[in-house]
Amino acid sequence: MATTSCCVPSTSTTCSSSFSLRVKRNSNSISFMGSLSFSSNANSLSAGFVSLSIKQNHRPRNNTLQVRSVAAPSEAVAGFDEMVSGTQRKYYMLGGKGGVGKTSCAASLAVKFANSGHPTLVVSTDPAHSLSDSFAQDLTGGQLVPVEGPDCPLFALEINPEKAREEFRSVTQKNGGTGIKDFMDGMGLGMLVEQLGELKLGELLDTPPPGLDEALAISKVIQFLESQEYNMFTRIVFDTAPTGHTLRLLSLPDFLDASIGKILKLRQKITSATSAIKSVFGQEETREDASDKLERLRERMVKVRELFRDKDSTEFVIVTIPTVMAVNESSRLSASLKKENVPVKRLIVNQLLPPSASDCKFCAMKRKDQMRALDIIQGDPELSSLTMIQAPLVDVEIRGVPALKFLGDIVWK
Ligand SMILES: Nc1ncnc2c1ncn2[C@@H]1O[C@H](COP(=O)(O)OP(=O)(O)OP(=O)(O)O)[C@@H](O)[C@H]1O
Repeated sequence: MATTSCCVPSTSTTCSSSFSLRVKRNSNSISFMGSLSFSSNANSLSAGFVSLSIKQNHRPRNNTLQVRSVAAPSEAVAGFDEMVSGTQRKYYMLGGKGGVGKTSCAASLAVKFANSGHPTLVVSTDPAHSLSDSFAQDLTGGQLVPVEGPDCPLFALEINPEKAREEFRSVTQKNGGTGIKDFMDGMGLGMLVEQLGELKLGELLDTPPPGLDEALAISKVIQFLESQEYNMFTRIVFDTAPTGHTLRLLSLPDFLDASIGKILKLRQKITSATSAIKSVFGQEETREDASDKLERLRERMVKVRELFRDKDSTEFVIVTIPTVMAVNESSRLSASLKKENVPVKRLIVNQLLPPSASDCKFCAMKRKDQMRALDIIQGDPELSSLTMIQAPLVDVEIRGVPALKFLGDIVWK
């Protein structure tokens, strides 16, 4: 291991090059894994990870070693050129374990897109929003708010889950909740009431499962995007809730679609059963309205489902940190996303300690742990095939557009 710089990475001091190397040997190969850093100052901070594997049984006859693979340093790996190219709309969903830096990475990507000429919308579907904190701007209120600073328009939206759930509650209750139950009881159509029980709507609304808020949030975004005035956005970045919510979110549109489908079928049955006396009910028009709303909600759920699986327009970026626990969770997330046919190509390993010449005991231990976690990623069948983007731990709090631009310029290359 060779190092020539200071211990603490800083945005204000200049650190020079360093290189650390670990050698691993097994029955037929020798692997060298190391971190490599070139410089760190206020304008540029770069850290890289190289891995080099030499297969013993692939040695050429003249006995010189053959280099099998050398990963490029992180400067080249994010593939931002591909992410930014084209003017057709693209969706990026950033997700992972709680606290790993999803919001910081999502917000920095949104700033980078906007500064690269894309009118961009960044949306938080995490019920515990932190976009406002990240941009250091009040983005609450459930409406699109312009973010000041970037070259091209950047808007942010924090979905208010309570409001979205309330809207959902009002349309479902008009169609499948107490309104219809009372109505059917009054009409002597009690046998249909049984079918309502199956929908478990009361349960769904009173104790919403993790993922419901997200599904409603995304459906809300789709509703926004359907309108003409939001046609301008060519990049949409989602800052999603922690892993568990995301996984349930994937199956939720199917569940909601089925539930709403049942409500609508039930509504049809009631309509035909009562056709003879339908005119008696003055509120017919209102129920028709609610039925339309419900049908639109259902259509949006179908779109949410399709959106998650559209390889041409959507990508789920997993964010993790170099700890065994976070890596294991990321591996499970990746497996679930792949199983659900959600496109995943990139993995951000955030908060990596940049190399230093004078590691204190704490930093040395931390570095060792991080190297072990990187090792696990390299050997993980779910994660090793993803493009790894390395993001260093920086010594400033990432808050506000300038800080997000700084992070974005390091991460998204
Ligand atoms: N590369 C980094 N260097 C230094 N600090 C970072 C880095 N990435 C994130 N942070 C800090 O870590 C904290 C958590 O980051 P962030 O809010 O982006 O995580 P999150 O995954 O969105 O969290 P949550 O799951 O709670 O929404 C913030 O204070 C952020 O500034």
